[in-house]
Amino acid sequence: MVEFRFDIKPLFAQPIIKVTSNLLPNTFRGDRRQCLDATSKMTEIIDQLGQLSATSQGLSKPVTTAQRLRMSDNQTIYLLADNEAGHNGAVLGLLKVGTKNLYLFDEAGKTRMVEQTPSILDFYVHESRQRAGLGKRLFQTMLNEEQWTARKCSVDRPSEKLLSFLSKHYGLKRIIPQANNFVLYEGFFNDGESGNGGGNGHANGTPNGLHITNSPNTHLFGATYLGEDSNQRRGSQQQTTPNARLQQITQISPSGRYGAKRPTCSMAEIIHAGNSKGGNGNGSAEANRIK
Ligand SMILES: CC(=O)SCCNC(=O)CCNC(=O)[C@H](O)C(C)(C)COP(=O)(O)OP(=O)(O)OC[C@H]1O[C@@H](n2cnc3c(N)ncnc32)[C@H](O)[C@@H]1OP(=O)(O)O
Repeated sequence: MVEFRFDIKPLFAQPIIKVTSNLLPNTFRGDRRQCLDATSKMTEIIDQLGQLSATSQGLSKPVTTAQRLRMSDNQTIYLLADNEAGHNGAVLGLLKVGTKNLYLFDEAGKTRMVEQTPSILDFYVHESRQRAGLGKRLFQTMLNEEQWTARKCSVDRPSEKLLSFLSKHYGLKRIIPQANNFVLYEGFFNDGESGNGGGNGHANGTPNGLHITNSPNTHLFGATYLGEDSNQRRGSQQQTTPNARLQQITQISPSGRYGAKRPTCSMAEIIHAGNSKGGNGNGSAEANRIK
């Protein structure tokens, strides 16, 4: 539980509040002086929870600060509190989300530019209250509010705990590996999927109502697939996958917050193919061209 020197109850008209760049709870009403006071208290709460989240994840500096939120125009922080706890109430958890324009690999290994990707950026429940369903409550409230589904979210370097959380509560297991720090789950690019926790809109025939375009460097990367049950999956659902694509599929170990394997760098392929005797039949033509 995270307690403060001030009473948090006036800030938490309900257990879960939303805060955006004005640093005021979405439920807050007050005059100018009260707003200034609330902003200063929210700054303290966000900075403290952001720091605890960073410490809990072993990060050298917080992903979430009030200053960063103030500077953003597309991020929202959800805060969960228990007004009955302690003397002044206590804040129990934080979830920061936003949208990002990202270059992403789809299941077939094609690179796509996805605008306004729903992104999970920071998530923390106090150690004393973890594994009691509070994370689910916070996350589900966020999905409902944003009208997102878990499967259509990108997750910024998820911890093992978050991977487990998403698997348990939303059945998200099969990861589409990315070249950046974001984790996507199989089904992210599927049209017409209802998913968990309230469907996303599909505008102009694109998932999430997002604008997706093929990236010009699609051909540079091979397809990869990651899933804890990927062996079974290859034997069943992927039976119709063309052999050529199957040969490109690489199984890699589950990624932690820092462990995401990067797809082979085409430049590295060129250099190494040039140095290796046998080559891999992939980069050698390029290497020969360079030589
Ligand atoms: C993009 C990012 O933010 S990555 C960073 C994510 N945050 C962290 O890793 C910080 C530390 N962890 C936490 O704050 C919390 O564990 C959260 C936010 C991930 C989940 O919140 P909780 O309130 O614990 O979730 P909730 O109770 O709803 O669900 C529990 C499930 O989450 C997962 N989980 C929670 N704690 C743990 C843990 N210590 N070890 C493994 N899995 C865990 C499990 O799947 C668990 O189910 P189980 O108890 O049946 O194994």
